[in-house]
Amino acid sequence: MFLARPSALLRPSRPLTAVASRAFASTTDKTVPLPPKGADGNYTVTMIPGDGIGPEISQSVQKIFTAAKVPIKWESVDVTPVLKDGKTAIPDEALHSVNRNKVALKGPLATPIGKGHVSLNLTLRRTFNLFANVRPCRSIVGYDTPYEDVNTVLIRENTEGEYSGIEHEVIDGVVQSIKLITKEASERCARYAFEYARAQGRDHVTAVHKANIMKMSDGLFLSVCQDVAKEFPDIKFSDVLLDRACLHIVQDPSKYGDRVMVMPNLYGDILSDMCAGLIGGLGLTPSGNIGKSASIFESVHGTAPDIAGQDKANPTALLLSSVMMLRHMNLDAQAKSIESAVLQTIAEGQVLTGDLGGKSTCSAFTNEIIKNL
Ligand SMILES: NC(=O)C1=CN([C@@H]2O[C@H](COP(=O)(O)OP(=O)(O)OC[C@H]3O[C@@H](n4cnc5c(N)ncnc54)[C@H](O)[C@@H]3O)[C@@H](O)[C@H]2O)C=CC1
Ligand SMILES: O=C(O)CCC(=O)C(=O)O
Repeated sequence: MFLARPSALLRPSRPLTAVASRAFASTTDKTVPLPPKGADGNYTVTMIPGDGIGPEISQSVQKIFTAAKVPIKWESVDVTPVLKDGKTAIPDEALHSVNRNKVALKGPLATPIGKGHVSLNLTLRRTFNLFANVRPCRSIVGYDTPYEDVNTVLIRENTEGEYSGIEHEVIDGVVQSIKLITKEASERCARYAFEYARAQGRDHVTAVHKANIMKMSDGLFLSVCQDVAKEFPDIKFSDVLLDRACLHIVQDPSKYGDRVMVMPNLYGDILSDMCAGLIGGLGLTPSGNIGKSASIFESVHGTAPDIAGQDKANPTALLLSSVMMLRHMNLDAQAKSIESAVLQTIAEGQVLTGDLGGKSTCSAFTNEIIKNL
């Protein structure tokens, strides 16, 4: 974490409006399924509060949505794991809710490390075939880091790769984990990345891979990207090895400000945390899991067990995820209003959570955003 610098040095070097201009978009396709709209004009959207800090930051979003008069009625569902046919599963009520509403906002879900049940985060992504995970990351005015103009967009294949969960013990002391890459999943993710680039005015897509080592799996992902690139002659295409991409980004992230990066699952997970580190941490970065039948928006971060239940969490990442969700639902005016209020609050620097060098609670930060709406 970077130490906060004296406030005189924290002043924005760029006008706030430059930062708040559709920075946090997700959908390129306006035919995506939208939530049902009731006779009262409100859309019903699923809310999964999640574990750890999830309920605190979800409450912050709900409070701000009420204050901003967003026409959304939340259907809150629990995703505590249940046993179905001897396997850990997501409660049916939650699955039915996402199926019905087509759009959900989700807090983080805890996964035991090195043992225990499968990740329900991954189960949700696979169940609804949320094939592309969009992870934008932009420098936030008012929180100074050694990096100024970070503006990366990373699109992560979201259903397979190293996250396929196919693991077994071969013999005692030898285990095997299978990285599954298919042409079909790579192609839909690659196509989404090009469409996203075109829709967001980015003229370059870069595939990030390790096809020098994983010649078949990453090799297939890369060759599919190369093929899809031919359908988009207006967009430049390049590829880079993952290790080289990490080096480039920490040396000069602005080099990646004009483009969209697309990559297999695990690389996207790691690279997006690295990018979050460049702008001030995981409290700031949103994401959208996009599918053809449903989409689920969530922060990049996890349950933050070290600060859970203490009113210390920064709700910005989930709020910006909710901004992506509103744009996905074509509620652009509400998205802009909430995005501007969040960024304004951080830029003012008076009421900030601990991760941003402040002393305020999540509740106080939320109230300040409401004042700035
Ligand atoms: N999509 C999801 O639901 C994800 C779930 N997880 C799960 O979360 C659990 C905890 O994982 P960790 O590795 O500890 O990662 P984490 O992201 O929960 O926490 C890493 C560090 O970032 C800080 N942090 C995260 N979000 C913050 C916020 N909004 N405000 C202020 N500080 C924040 C935490 O306090 C901690 O110091 C694990 O069970 C993991 O599997 C992890 C990542 C994503
Ligand atoms: O499912 C988890 O617990 C972690 C998931 C994660 O880090 C991710 O893929 O975003």
